Amino acid sequence: MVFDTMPVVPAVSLKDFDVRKEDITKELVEACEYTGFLTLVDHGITVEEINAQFELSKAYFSLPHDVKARIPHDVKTNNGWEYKSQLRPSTQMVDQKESLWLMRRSQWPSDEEVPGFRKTTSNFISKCENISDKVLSCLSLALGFPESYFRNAMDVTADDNLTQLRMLHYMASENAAGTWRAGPHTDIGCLTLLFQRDGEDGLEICPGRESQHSYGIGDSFFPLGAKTGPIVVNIGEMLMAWSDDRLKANFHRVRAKDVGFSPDRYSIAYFNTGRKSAVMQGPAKK
Ligand SMILES: O=C(O)CCC(=O)C(=O)O
Ligand SMILES: [Fe+2]
Repeated sequence: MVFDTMPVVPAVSLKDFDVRKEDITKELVEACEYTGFLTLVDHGITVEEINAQFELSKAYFSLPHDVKARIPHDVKTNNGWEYKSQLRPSTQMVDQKESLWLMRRSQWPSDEEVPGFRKTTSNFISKCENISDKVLSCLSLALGFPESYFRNAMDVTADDNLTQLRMLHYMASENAAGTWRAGPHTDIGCLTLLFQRDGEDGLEICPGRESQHSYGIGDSFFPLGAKTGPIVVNIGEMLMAWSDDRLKANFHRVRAKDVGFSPDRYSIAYFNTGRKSAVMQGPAKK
């Protein structure tokens, strides 16, 4: 299925999860197979909590560069702060953004730098872990695995867990033609939960199963408007492999306006990547 017009990106409610799990599973799998993107609502993180997390992100990115550079991006662990440095194979250019990658055990901004950052963000991450666990337990069942199949592979307490939270800031721009806030890419981990804010558009998605041309070039991308509250979910390459390609990792990108002013955009992505030592093998045992 290739889409000529923007398909409906399903909104899946996690309300009454325990009693509605079967129905939720069906909705999740259909969305992951068909459009490759969905949003989650009634997921348990309130708009106030999301706004509070964005305020901390904004406070962090507002710090002087030399303070942010106290946690430099480390190419080995992929943690830390980077500024306009992510080179995209798809565009051969660096993304017009700055971001902070965090892991439970990585270096964090101190309370002197951003009061309350670690406590609130750790709590936010725990909530993301919980949501991700729910979604993955549904996808496990749908793939014919035991419900807890991914749980050990995703164990957030394990030393080799690579899961990260990434805070992103795309700087305001004027007439940005020829540049990319984030060039087209798929995510490499298992499951991505993305938070956006009202009025800070720019995300474009390439839905469908046959959208797997090189970097999505020639495929149709559609804007997915930013909204505070719903979580945008997409499948990463690892889970695509793990599901024998049944769950689809799709391209997406972030753009500013070619002509005219684009305001700052802040987004927060939780990348459930799981453990380095996990063996990925799909139900077909390929
Ligand atoms: O900022 C966004 O909306 C997208 C970020 C993203 O796709 C990524 O970091 O992988
Ligand atoms: Fe992404």
